[in-house]
Amino acid sequence: MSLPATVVTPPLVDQVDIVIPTIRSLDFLEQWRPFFQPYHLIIIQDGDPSIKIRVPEGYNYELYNRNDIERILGSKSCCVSFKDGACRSFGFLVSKKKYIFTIDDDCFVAKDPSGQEINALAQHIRNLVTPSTPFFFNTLYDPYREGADFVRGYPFSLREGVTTAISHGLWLNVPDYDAPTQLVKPRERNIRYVDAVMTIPKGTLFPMCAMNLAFDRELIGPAMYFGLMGDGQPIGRYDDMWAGWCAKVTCDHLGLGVKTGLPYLSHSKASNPFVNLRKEYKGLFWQEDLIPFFLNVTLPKECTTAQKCYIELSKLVKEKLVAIDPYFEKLSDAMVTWIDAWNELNPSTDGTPTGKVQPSKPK
Ligand SMILES: O=c1ccn([C@@H]2O[C@H](COP(=O)(O)OP(=O)(O)O[C@H]3O[C@@H](CO)[C@H](O)[C@H]3O)[C@@H](O)[C@H]2O)c(=O)[nH]1
Ligand SMILES: [Mn+2]
Repeated sequence: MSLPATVVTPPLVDQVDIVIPTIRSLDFLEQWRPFFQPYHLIIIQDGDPSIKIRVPEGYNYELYNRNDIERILGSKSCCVSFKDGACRSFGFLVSKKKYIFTIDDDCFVAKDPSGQEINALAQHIRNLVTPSTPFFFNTLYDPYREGADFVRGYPFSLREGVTTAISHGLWLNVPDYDAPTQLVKPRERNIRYVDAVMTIPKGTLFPMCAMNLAFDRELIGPAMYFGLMGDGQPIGRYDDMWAGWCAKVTCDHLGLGVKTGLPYLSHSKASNPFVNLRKEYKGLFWQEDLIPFFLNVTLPKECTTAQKCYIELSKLVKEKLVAIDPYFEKLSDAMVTWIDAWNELNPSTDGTPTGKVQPSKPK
């Protein structure tokens, strides 16, 4: 199927990997073809590795299943979740690109109020290549957007902004509600399109959802570990939340920005709220203690990279969170394993050899 003639030159096509965790089907890629086909995909096939999944024709991709993850990481594969969307972290590890866009396999192209199809990836790239304003809130939202600017009273000393590390997109149709909210509002759908991109202020946390998410892998990749979730773990569906809290305190410390808002996509699948409740209920309690922990984290000035911040965070997790549940000791150790795996697979600035990575043979 050829791309429509109207497709514009895909932005940063050699600097972006699209990471997709899947335990279902990749048919959703057919609808994204005009926007995604020029880009390279990294597909993380979760669940039974003997199942052959079909990747739609015409895409350039790497595909990794559980056998590949264990072959590549060896004993370090224990830090990659199994039977949870958190497995997508492995795609962040093996990518060699500057930017990552990650999307769930039940997310489709949305339309803006004018009826125009939204190129979510292009909007994320615009968000990432333009500065953020975490130190002073601009009431006209994104000042770098065409037709907007800083409002009166905005300090000129802060108008240069800071480099953006994360771009968090939103969803029309099925919103990302937790299980209790889904249970009491099973038919609620998000139909509100808010035409805005905002910087999340320094010192403020946010519930990062991985459905429609992009980030600068070189700046914040090491902090985007989705934790130990799913099979064999006491919690699930807090993978992206954990990564978001760790990444936000890291961005705040390093003076990097996090944006939320446009682009929208359309989320189609309402996962089963009863199953979700079983997976996430501990998180509903734990987060009441986790949020104050992250809000009070201070990192030493020697932490000048995401890796160093993350190792420091892993120590604080072991020191301060094990009282909540012994799980956090395991998670703290997994955070260190993750950084070891990251450093092993990614060239350090001094050119230390990189672990070679071979995906499964294309199906
Ligand atoms: O065992 C699994 C379960 C799922 N996946 C893949 O992960 C994403 C998200 O799965 P799903 O759409 O079922 O989850 P939602 O409840 O709709 O989404 C929220 O849960 C978060 C936790 O992952 C998710 O990011 C949120 O948006 C799909 O691509 C599944 O195929 C998996 O790989 N293994
Ligand atoms: Mn979903």
